[in-house]
Amino acid sequence: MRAAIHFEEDASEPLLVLDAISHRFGKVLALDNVSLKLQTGEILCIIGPNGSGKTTLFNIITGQLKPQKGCVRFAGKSISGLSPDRIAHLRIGRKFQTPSIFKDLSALDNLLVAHTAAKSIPKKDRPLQFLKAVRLHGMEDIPAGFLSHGQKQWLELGMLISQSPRLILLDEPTAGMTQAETLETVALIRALCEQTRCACLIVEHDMRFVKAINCRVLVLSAGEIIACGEYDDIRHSPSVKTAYLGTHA
Ligand SMILES: Nc1ncnc2c1ncn2[C@@H]1O[C@H](COP(=O)(O)OP(=O)(O)OP(=O)(O)O)[C@@H](O)[C@H]1O
Repeated sequence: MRAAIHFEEDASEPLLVLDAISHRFGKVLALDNVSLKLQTGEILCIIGPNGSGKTTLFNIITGQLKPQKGCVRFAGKSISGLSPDRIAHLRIGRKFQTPSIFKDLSALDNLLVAHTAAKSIPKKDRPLQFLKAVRLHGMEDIPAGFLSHGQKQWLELGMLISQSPRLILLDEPTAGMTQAETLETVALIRALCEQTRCACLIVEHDMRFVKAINCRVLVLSAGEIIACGEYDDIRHSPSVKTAYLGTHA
């Protein structure tokens, strides 16, 4: 992600608006008339069985795919069809499931690389503050390859957030983590979003995470939104149970 570019915005609109997005791969309708709104600082979890369209949705927001129908608006402007690079310039960041960090560089140098990529010169001690925020205080000199799996994920979160994003997309941020690390990740993401007012879309299969982060949850099935609401509401929804467990649920 690069430094922010000037972007006049319409403060009356939610930060992110997906308006009736549909996308097809041959015979497969990967997204079918999907609409959603996300406010500044809001966290939203997206869940759904395999093949339900979660990755396609992320790819459309970040410009890897151009929606065949519908429109994506960010801060009041259409971003449908912009290149991934231009969308990243608008301070939309993405973290994939496998951490992409530089294993031979120290944790601190990884953060400095993120700043360089964002063309921003960090203020003194700022990278150390980010390391502290992602639970890596005192580990600044450790080569990133020696960190635990959970710590690598946190380091990448720190690299992402240190670039001052307005929206981040996280793909299974707790995959492979212990329960303790998962719960710590919940606290960490909540704190980062509250402190920076960054909005966050999270694709996650781990229901312990989804329950603990306590945000709005959107459920996709076969490309359609079948439920959206609080965790307790969606977990009792008959259509959600059917989507996950089949018609005998
Ligand atoms: N490039 C592609 N070419 C053809 N079909 C695709 C392509 N990308 C996705 N699909 C199909 O679109 C549907 C949605 O896929 P998508 O990867 O978005 O689902 P997902 O919810 O992210 O799945 P998972 O949880 O397994 O990652 C699936 O049926 C998938 O096979």
